Amino acid sequence: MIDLSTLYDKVSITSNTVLVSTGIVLLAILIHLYHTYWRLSHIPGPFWAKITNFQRVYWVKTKRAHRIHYDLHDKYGEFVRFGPNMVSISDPAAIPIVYPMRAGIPKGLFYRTLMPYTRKGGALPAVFNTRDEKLHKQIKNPIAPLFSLSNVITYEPFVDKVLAVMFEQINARCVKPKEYVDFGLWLQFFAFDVMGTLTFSKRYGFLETGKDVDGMLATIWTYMTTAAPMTQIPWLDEFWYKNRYTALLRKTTGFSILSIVGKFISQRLEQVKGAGVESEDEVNKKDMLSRFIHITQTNPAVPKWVVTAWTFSNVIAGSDSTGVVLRTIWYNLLAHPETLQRLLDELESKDLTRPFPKWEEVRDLPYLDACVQEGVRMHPPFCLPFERVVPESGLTICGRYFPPGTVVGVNPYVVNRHKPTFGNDAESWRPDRWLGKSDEERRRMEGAVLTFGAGRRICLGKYIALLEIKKMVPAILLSYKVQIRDPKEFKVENSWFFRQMGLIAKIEKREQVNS
Ligand code: HEM
Repeated sequence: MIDLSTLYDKVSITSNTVLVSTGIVLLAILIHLYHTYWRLSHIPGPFWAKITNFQRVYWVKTKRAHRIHYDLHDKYGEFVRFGPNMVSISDPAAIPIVYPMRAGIPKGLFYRTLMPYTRKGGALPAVFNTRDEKLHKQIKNPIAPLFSLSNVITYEPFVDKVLAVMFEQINARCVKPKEYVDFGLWLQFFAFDVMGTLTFSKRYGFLETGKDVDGMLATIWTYMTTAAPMTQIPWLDEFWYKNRYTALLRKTTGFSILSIVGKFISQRLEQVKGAGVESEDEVNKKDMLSRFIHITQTNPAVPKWVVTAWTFSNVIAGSDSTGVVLRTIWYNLLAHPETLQRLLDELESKDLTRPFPKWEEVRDLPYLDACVQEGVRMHPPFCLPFERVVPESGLTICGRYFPPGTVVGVNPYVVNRHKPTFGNDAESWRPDRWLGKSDEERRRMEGAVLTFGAGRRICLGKYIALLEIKKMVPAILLSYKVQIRDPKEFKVENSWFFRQMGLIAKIEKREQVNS
């Protein structure tokens, strides 16, 4: 027979145990939340951002995070708490402290979410996204000289080649009376095909076909819209996107660029198999892939897999980014015709090589440079705070102490609009703000623009991007008359990368064109 009193005792002991355990878990959560909240409680910010990262995930999901971040800094000041452990800073004086030349303030988990992942290969580290400072040094140092200002000129013939294809295609497809084309798309095609030519001597074929070949641009954008919210909450990315088991539930292919890069590298390795090592002079006339392979041949300490990492960094960090800056400059020139006319006057007053002016002729033209600086300032292609982790020693930034492990970052879109540095019209296009400045003022302004990053992890390809931009803008302007249909059609979205739509324009040949 069942002894009911013993049964009741057992049930009540079990329910008491459940109650006590639940209480302990809840208490632990409360203590954790309080500790998390309290740790950075001296930094102002929206309430929910102090206890959860989902608030900042939401901001990114709106595709307007750049504006939301700007408004938050307007409301709360130069230090704003964006997450339980994340503080955003808008004071340019913080740039050399958060992004110093020395090692010791590594990139945050934000960047791991941007690593392409395959079940077989795991997450691929590249120069851009690796957080491991030793690995970064190991894979960046051998290629750094290829990206120097003095070496940039060796890439000029590749840019000229793509300009020639672009002119051919514009003449054939775009120069039609009264017909408008998506000029913004052509600028993006140009930026991608330059990077393909420069890296592998192969164009993806965007310009030739006038189309998004194999939906590659669309794939990259889908990847960005998926990855961008994850950058704000890396544990979720680790669980869902960087996990061999959950990967089974989805079609995780890294993404198509990685497979294209892999294909081009294997083809090239096959071609050079058995051939001797070329001289430095010979290889410096060739594309970057040849130069990367040459580095691995002459430096046995460099692991072979880095050729993929270098090539991937080039393509992913260098194509869309240059496209965004080109579109920003063109949009603003077209929407402010008086600035376009001034630039044209400057170009026509010089004896420039036609149809493609040479880098040496255009690199120091003052008004062209002012327009490029202003475009670079106004719409940085990467538009979320560049996150870094405070080291064991803690860090004092502009008078505020941050404990070890705190994630800090500056959003280039916000700091590039710092009114005490750029003036009350910092939201407007005004190339003149860069002219007539003393060396010191100019240095201060340039130091406050974070578009290319800063310090140890500054963009490696900055001079290559400037080569493309400073050659492409004058070449098109001197040969074609471009007229925007309606500046109001131009729209932007932010998913870590900026996306711009609606740069619709009419293109006519200028009379003196000799191409
Ligand atoms: C206007 C065009 C470009 C912009 C605005 C830009 C911007 C940036 C930024 C902001 C970073 C560092 C981000 C951070 O701190 O997390 C970066 C890194 C990098 N960029 Fe660019 N980039 C551009 C063009 C290029 C080009 C054309 C290339 C290649 C040819 C390139 C290659 C790289 C590489 C390899 C890194 C990683 C550097 C490192 O971590 O040491 N970029 N870029």
